[in-house]
Amino acid sequence: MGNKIAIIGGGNLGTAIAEGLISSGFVQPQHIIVTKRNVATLKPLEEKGVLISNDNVEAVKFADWVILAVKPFQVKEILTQLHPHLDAKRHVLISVITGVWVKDMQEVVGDAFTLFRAMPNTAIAIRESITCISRHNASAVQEQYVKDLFDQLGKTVIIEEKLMDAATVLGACGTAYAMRYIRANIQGGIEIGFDAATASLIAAQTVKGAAELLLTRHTHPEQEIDKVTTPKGCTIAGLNEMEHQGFSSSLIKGVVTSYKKIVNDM
Ligand SMILES: NC(=O)C1=CN([C@@H]2O[C@H](COP(=O)(O)OP(=O)(O)OC[C@H]3O[C@@H](n4cnc5c(N)ncnc54)[C@H](OP(=O)(O)O)[C@@H]3O)[C@@H](O)[C@H]2O)C=CC1
Ligand SMILES: O=C(O)[C@@H]1CCC=N1
Repeated sequence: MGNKIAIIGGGNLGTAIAEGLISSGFVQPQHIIVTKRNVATLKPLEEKGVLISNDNVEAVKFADWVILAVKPFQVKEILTQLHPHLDAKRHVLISVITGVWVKDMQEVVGDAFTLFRAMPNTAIAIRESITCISRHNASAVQEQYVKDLFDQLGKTVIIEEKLMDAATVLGACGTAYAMRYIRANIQGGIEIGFDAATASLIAAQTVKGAAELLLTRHTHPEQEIDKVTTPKGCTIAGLNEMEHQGFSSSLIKGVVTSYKKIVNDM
């Protein structure tokens, strides 16, 4: 089993995966090839030793593991182009594409291939992603390789494909939701006296610390909230006002709206 990796679609996510793989040392930069039509934006990766190309066929001839990271509407055309150059005994396909099902890919390449779907988020660039993975026709060795690959880039969880849309919302869209939460804190922080840079540092590190408490202690968020909320204190007063204004409800509605958007559009 070779270990050369092609990333077809070097956009936001494709380049983030490449950056994470390089900094983890999981694979040598010269064993990664990243493609897109306009390769100018891939220069920083090329400077790190990654191969870059605008030729997807060249990339799959080079690689054993083919990560598909293009927009959903592009995948059929690209797989049709690549199919004659793919070998089910050599190539394993890993799609990070939202809303494109294994059966959609099999319509183009047939059912002989090992296919994975993986749903990371952009924190993969700094090796702090959560990546939900589903597998199809995979051997134990192939599954372990893909899990090892994404374990280098954060945390992983193996899920059934039917949960992939939900994984997209919670894990991938979730990065944007978290950023908005932090941004709102920064805006509030400035209003109560901090300059923007200091407010940003305090807000981001506070969220990081809160997340680490849950990840290391495996507690429920409300247990940690109980430790912060002094009776008659300022925290509970603020929290209750947020809830009166629909804080949790608006987040849940946003999560469900994102989910419906994937399910209805794809
Ligand atoms: N961004 C995110 O947080 C996440 C995204 N995803 C999924 O990952 C996929 C990529 O998303 P994202 O990186 O944000 O999108 P981008 O638009 O940033 O990246 C897609 C890339 O594909 C390239 N591309 C287009 N056509 C071709 C082609 N024929 N051959 C090779 N490359 C091509 C484009 O470059 P060019 O135009 O130069 O060819 C572009 O850089 C999507 O399906 C998305 O749903 C999943 C999880 C998280
Ligand atoms: O917004 C999107 O459609 C993609 C999927 C997950 C993150 N970005």
